[in-house]
Amino acid sequence: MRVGYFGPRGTFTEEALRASAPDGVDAVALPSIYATVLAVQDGAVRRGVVPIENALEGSVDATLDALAVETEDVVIVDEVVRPISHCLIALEELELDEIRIVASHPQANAQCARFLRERLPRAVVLAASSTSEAVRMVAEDGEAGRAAIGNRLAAELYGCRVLREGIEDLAGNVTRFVWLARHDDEAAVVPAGGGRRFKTSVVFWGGGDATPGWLVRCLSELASRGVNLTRIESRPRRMGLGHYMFFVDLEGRADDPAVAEALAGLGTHCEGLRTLGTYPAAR
Ligand SMILES: O=C(O)C(=O)Cc1ccccc1
Repeated sequence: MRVGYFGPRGTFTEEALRASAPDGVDAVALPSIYATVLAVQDGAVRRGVVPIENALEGSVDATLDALAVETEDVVIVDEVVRPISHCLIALEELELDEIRIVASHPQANAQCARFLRERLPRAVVLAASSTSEAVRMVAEDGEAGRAAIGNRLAAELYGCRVLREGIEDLAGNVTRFVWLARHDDEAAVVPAGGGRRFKTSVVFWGGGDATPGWLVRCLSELASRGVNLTRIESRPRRMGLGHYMFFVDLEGRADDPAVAEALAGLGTHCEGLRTLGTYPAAR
């Protein structure tokens, strides 16, 4: 089975894929989150793996936007939570005060903000498309004084050295990754049972959102049926200030009677409501 992931080789997403993939997976590195979600939508790959949320930095907006706005047929079929520890990486051994430029994925730069501020105060911090792309670029341009933030796998793959380990702001840093599939791929759906807890992700927007209490009315549909909310995030609808999409994760399966009723009730208040997946909760 071909599984696309946010690449190039050596991302934290690749590590999450390898830690959670069934045997016989053909892992295909793709250049962006958008490309990964689209490859699932188009059927170029059967599954995709992307990051969705980090414990220090919050949502990965590119993933939320790609799922809610750019595609209609892609759903979350599983989730994986992985510890994330960052390394400072360069082509050669370097003193910290020799580093002029440090690059990484913005999520990684943000997770290491204190280290960058306190230990590399003179370095220019640049954004790269992913952590491993930053490491690959440091190796490719070969100039002294350049470093990247990434993992040990990327340092090894691109022939670089690890200068410092564990540079994230807080111990216990974790990222939640999701496995994606097309909604019509029945083999991807995990059936109820087996003693596993499930979660359901939805996105909703519009309707009475300009009226007092609209969001409370929406969420009351869940609360009144005892459906627990584990996360809520908003993203702009890109139609001016004051208009948002709300991403909500719930405990339970979309076909549990209480959840199904709650979602039907929620839908009566909204212009749009989409279920983004029902999947086993990470252990
Ligand atoms: O760029 C990567 O390696 C990713 O997989 C995204 C990411 C970045 C920082 C922490 C976790 C995931």
